[in-house]
Amino acid sequence: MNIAVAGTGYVGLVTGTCLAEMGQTVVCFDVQKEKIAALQQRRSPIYEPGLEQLIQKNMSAGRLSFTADEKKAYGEADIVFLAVGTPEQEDGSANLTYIEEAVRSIARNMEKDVIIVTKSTVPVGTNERIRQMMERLKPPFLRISVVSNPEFLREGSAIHDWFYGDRIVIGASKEDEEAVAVVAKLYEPLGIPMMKTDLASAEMIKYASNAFLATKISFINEIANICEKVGATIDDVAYGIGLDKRIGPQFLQAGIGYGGSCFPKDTKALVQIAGNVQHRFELLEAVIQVNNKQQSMLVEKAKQYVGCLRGKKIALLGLAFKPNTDDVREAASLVIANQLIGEGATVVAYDPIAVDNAKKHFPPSVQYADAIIEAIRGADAAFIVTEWDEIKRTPLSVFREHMRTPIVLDGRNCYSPEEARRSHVTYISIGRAPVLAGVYQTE
Ligand SMILES: NC(=O)C1=CN([C@@H]2O[C@H](COP(=O)(O)OP(=O)(O)OC[C@H]3O[C@@H](n4cnc5c(N)ncnc54)[C@H](O)[C@@H]3O)[C@@H](O)[C@H]2O)C=CC1
Ligand SMILES: O=C(O)[C@H]1O[C@H](OP(=O)(O)OP(=O)(O)OC[C@H]2O[C@@H](n3ccc(=O)[nH]c3=O)[C@H](O)[C@@H]2O)[C@H](O)[C@@H](O)[C@@H]1O
Repeated sequence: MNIAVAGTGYVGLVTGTCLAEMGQTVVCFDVQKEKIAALQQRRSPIYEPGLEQLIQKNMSAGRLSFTADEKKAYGEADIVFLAVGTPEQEDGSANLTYIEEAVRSIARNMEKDVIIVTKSTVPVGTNERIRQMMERLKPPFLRISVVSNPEFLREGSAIHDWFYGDRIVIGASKEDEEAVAVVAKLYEPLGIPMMKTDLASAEMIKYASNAFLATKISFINEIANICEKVGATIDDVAYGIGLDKRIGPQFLQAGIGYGGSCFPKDTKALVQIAGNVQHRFELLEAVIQVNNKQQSMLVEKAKQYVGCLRGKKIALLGLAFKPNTDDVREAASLVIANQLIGEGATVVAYDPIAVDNAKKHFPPSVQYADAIIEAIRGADAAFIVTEWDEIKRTPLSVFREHMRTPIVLDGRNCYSPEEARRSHVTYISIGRAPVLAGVYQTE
């Protein structure tokens, strides 16, 4: 069985590499020639723990290769996994241009019957449109099947999620039952529960999953905001509600909101999908609004506890949208950096991995430090935006030693208020009472 993967981003590269690790022969194609060149040199163009080693292992074993030549990618393929981007457009709907380009390219180059497996997150009805496009464009003597197989991996733990995911969803129409069996057989060795359904339901499961997780986050953030006002502590409240098995403890970490390439875009896309069938998804609209507000929370708090930010040095710790990734797409750090620069502050940022990506998106006046201590030295306030282990392991006493005024605004609740009290640091976190070390000023 020859497998091709279209797109070598976070999903495509993990899919191709993990399928090779499972013994399949895989060729990955991307339109970005520099990505392919790096991969051919056995270097991963993205940071994902464990991925580069797995790429190298499977290239050496001759199971995994990379090409920028679409004929080489698709000519011999029995199965093509579509893992190209589906970014949001200005109105929030998903941009399907890359999907369409990939479909045209497959149709142009296929020399065998082919099963197209869509891993990209696509609006309901897209797989049916892929089928229609393929039927129109493919060589007449060849057959195509279309299977929806949404991906649920998380960046930062993508390889673990591939091998130990909660479920595999395979959607297809009745006429493609044979293709469903082929795809199911590929996944069988993983022993992960598999559900088979129709195309539209598979597409909807992906959006509904991300929307539900985003809802949990906005919900707990609103509870945290209320906790601050009524004197409750979000840590205890989240723990207490998470003990109810019907609610569960996961995705109840309050903070400065969700970012990343998926929750923000997929929630907006689902609002659009609903709107297209004259359904106003009011709950999800509120989830999005709460998240937007939450991302500005630290700057609001900084104004309260630091005073006027003009001319102040602010350390921005953590730029990736979550730990263990270099991805800064829709990261809260980007919103915060822009707001701080807008307030006239000097921003010195630190991230262990994501600086190169950040530089492409952040305001040019942001400065970058090579170490946490360098970022916080002489600072008037430090913002903790991403809960990297390296940041969490830095005791608050270190902030006290190196900052001009030790005011730490923690958007991820990395420290306990007790540690802040012991370290004589003014510590402002989310959903908890502020710890005031007597150094804050309000102007
Ligand atoms: N990043 C994530 O954690 C997850 C992403 N998804 C979905 O998977 C899809 C891909 O996401 P990412 O991997 O994050 O995107 P990405 O932006 O990291 O990678 C997409 C890749 O597709 C390539 N590409 C664009 N047009 C192409 C074409 N015609 N042929 C071949 N390659 C082409 C791009 O050059 C890029 O390298 C999206 O629909 C996303 O919503 C789903 C689950 C998890
Ligand atoms: O469709 C996708 O792309 C993926 O989106 C998310 O994965 P990911 O965005 O990689 O990362 P998450 O761990 O879900 O975190 C997303 C954001 O939510 C925030 N978050 C997460 C959990 C939480 O309790 N609180 C919270 O604020 C994180 O800081 C981060 O900014 C989903 O978890 C995956 O299942 C899905 O496949």
